[in-house]
Amino acid sequence: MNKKYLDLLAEKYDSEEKVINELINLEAILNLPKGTEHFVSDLHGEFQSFQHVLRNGSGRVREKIVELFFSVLSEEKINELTTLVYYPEDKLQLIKHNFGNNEELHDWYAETIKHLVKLISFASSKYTRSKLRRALPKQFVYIIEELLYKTEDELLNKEPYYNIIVERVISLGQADKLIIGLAYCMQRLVVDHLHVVGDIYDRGPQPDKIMDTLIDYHSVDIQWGNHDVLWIGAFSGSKVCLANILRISARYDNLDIIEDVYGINLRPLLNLAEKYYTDNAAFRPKVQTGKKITDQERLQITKMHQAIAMIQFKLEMPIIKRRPFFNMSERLLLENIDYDKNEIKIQGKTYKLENTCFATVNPDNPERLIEEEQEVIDKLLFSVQHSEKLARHIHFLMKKGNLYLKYNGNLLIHGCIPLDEKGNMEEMVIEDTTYGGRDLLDIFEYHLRYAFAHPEETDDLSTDMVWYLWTGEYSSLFGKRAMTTFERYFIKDKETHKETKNPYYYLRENEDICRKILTDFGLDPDHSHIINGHTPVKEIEGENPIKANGKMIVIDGGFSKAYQSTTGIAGYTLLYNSYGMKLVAHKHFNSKENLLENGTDVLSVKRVVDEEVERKMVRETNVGQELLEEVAALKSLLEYRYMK
Ligand SMILES: O=P(O)(O)OC[C@H]1O[C@](O)(COP(=O)(O)O)[C@@H](O)[C@@H]1O
Ligand SMILES: [Mn+2]
Repeated sequence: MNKKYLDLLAEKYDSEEKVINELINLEAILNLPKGTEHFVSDLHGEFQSFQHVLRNGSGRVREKIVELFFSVLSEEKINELTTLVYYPEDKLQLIKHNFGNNEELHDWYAETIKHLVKLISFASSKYTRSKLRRALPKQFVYIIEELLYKTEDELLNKEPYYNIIVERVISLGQADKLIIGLAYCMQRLVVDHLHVVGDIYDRGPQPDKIMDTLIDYHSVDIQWGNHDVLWIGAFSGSKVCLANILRISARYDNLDIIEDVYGINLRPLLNLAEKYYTDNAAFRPKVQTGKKITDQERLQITKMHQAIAMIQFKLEMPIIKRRPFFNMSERLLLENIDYDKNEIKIQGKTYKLENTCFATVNPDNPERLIEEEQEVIDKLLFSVQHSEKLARHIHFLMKKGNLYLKYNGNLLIHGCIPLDEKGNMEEMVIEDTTYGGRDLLDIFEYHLRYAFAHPEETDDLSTDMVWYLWTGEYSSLFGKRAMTTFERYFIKDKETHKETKNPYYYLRENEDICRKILTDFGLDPDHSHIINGHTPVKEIEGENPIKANGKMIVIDGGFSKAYQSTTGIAGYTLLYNSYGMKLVAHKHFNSKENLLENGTDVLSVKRVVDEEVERKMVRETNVGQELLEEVAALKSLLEYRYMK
């Protein structure tokens, strides 16, 4: 091993004793059961549902409570404890109202603290003490550790001592704080690591809150979805990506995310919209049920929606022309329009156009932005690139995100691996080099990172490639032949709205194909799975999220409210602990209020995806590999420095 490296290591481990202690510690960790991984995808701005899933650990919290207390606590008490762990602040408020006097409340506090400590002890049994310490509420670490670590003998001798600690906490008015801290600690203990398999942004109202939660989360990685990449693209200088995020925000009545949350001034866009557009049925926003919106607001959004959509359609054209290898010339739709007859020719067929809004289009040069449009998009880009909050969120996406991830033997990817009909890797030539499968994804990621690193470049290959990732035929995130946004606004015939999926989406039912993909990514096909998001699983129509004899798991059950009627459920999540994998189907996310009142959680149906024959240990995981490398280095250090 490199001497310089060992010298550096010796600075940290400057005595034989320290090296030996660390070696023992690492060896011990390697032999603990692997921590629980939690997979979610396609959150689409649905913060409320997302945070509920984090709070209940996809059912893990309740499972642990039931396991520990089923024979000693009533169902009612179990429900109370469960909701207390999910929403401690709110539940405490509700419970405290139920007591008539201080003694009753005091007893309840004492009993609840003991239950929670027991629960923490139970849920942390597979972690080291130092790991648990990091999860404990800082203010109470000492107290909780005193309560946690007691042997049978100590219990006999020290019972009064423990009781006194709890009594003091209560009489000093710290019980609420301690209970809240213990509840959050419990939430954290049931999940060791979170994977977000793409699509945090768009459609739903609070993607920013999801981002803030992820930034604070103890351990997370992200596999970018097509919608996330669109936001990264906008921040990195792609005007067409920017037009898209604004169009989608207008379409779902979410412009307040742009304006109020990210502080981007929409005034210039509104002025343009007021001048050139009027009401238009095809562009009225989809407003969430229960949300109030005035007629005037609706009209304003409808106008802005048209203004930004037209800017988007125009901006697509020069990119398609300067990048022939995108193979998108059929999307030069504004050139196929007969502006006098209001008709369009698509693949030899002529269609009538409805709800048109072409006031700014010059039929002789349809891709040309009028001056005001140019000014608007330039100002918007400036604003987006100078939003401090957006910068924080996009930097986090870049830091924790990748196009795909190999983790503990599984391949995590939002969309697909583009395949041809025979199941071969689809190939794409970029700058004279042919790429397919893993290589294609790697070059996509290279371009995305380059674009992000060069936000001042707006028309270069890398920035255009980010848009390709959103909408290109061989994009691993999109996975469809073409995006028919224009047709869905302006043509009635639904035939034209179809977006043909890449063969991957039917070939992935086939085990051999999945094995081939896993092998291409350097994974052992006997022991690995592909974990996918992106396409809502239509449980309602009997679609099975577990495909290819268990090799393929699709976890997009549709957190997105807008898609729940087509899926029939409210989302899938996946849990992978030392005993195997479980897919959880969430029937629906009860409102917090409902849950607090009635005390029961929404039933989560579980399916066992895979059961480990032997319990999986840290040694066999990604983290384990890193620890083994550390062990090797420390052993070398021991020989080199101390065993002479
Ligand atoms: O339902 P909407 O908002 O019109 O969006 C439809 C568009 O969204 C997409 O499905 C992409 O979004 P998803 O990644 O959520 O599937 C496009 O293929 C399609 O054109
Ligand atoms: Mn998607």
